[in-house]
Amino acid sequence: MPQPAPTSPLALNSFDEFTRLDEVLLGRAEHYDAHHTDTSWRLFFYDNVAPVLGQHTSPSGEELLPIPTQLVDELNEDIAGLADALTECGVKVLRPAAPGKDIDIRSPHWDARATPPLNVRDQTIILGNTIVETAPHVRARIFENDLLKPAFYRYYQHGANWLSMPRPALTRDSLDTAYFTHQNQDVRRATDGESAGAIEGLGLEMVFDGAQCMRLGRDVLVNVANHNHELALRWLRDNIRDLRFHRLDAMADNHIDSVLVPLRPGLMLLRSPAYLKYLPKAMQSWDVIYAPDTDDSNFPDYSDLGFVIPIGSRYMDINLLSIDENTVVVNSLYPELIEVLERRGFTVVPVRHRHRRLFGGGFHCFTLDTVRRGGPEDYLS
Ligand SMILES: N[C@@H](Cc1ccc(O)cc1)C(=O)O
Repeated sequence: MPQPAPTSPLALNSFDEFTRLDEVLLGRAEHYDAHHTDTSWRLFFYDNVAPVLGQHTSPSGEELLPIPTQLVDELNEDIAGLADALTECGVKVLRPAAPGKDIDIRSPHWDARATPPLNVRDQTIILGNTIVETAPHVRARIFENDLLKPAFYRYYQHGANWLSMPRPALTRDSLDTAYFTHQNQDVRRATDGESAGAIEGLGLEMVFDGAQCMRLGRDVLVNVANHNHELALRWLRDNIRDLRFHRLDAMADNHIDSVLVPLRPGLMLLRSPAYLKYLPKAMQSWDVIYAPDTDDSNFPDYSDLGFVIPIGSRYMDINLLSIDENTVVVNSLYPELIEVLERRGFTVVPVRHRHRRLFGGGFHCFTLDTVRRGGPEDYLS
């Protein structure tokens, strides 16, 4: 039964990816003018950046890889377009506080250039009326959620619960490379040159990103690709007792929202049939829209700008954002997907997003849906 539109101010309520969206946090990217390519960054993005590591970053791995200003400006233009489109759809858009320029941070064990709060999906999961801050993989992201605190306090004052996974120290021995070594990949290009300190007796830590989860009412799918993630799944089960967490066994190295997006009960968007086997049995009989092939001409040509590292894959645009079960916001530069969705009866809101492979996020990554109308429904039986 559709529920009536809630009145303002809205209470945190978000159990799924597709019921009517009323309020959303949208990331921002001012001053995103470098990637700090330390070992935690190299390992996190390894699947995408391995082929070019060493060639374009120093052996110490501590280099600031500059991003041309034109690209940052164009990214911000595209995000402004997304904000407008969401507002036109009747969604209230909240933003993080503004990031500063060239913010260098340090812990007792390492230092890093802070990443702006662009992919706000990554460091938080909203589970019903609970904010769960997760445990960052990348050192440069450890304080990113500080800029979301004004919004989180607003929800807290309106009754939300607020939890945080233990903050990882991210020392030299904290991160598990098992996902890559199981595939016989040599990760030395990521880990060579590590300069972070160690803590005696501390081994692998709980390290996990919100974007490793997909929410389906009372069920949550959780991608677990190594021991860091396994510790986080246990934490989720111990601390959120009224939801069911389903382990997806190494469906990807970390995030799963450019692999799988549930569109409505019984229908999902999936990168390819090869991913079906990772899903819970009940989902394997859902109707599936497979990501259509896309053309290289839909991606910008960066050859005139010199070298820029693509940290995201060609599948980034699977990463759409649902306004409701019939309306989706999709990158206008993926016309093949728009066509398939329209044929299936969706209303598509096209929004241009050019540099998705450089900043590693699509519309699902850039947003954190804080108020949707659905509840803890059972969509899996
Ligand atoms: N291999 C991961 C790495 C990644 C994660 C987050 C990003 O924003 C970008 C890339 C992915 O492709 O999902």
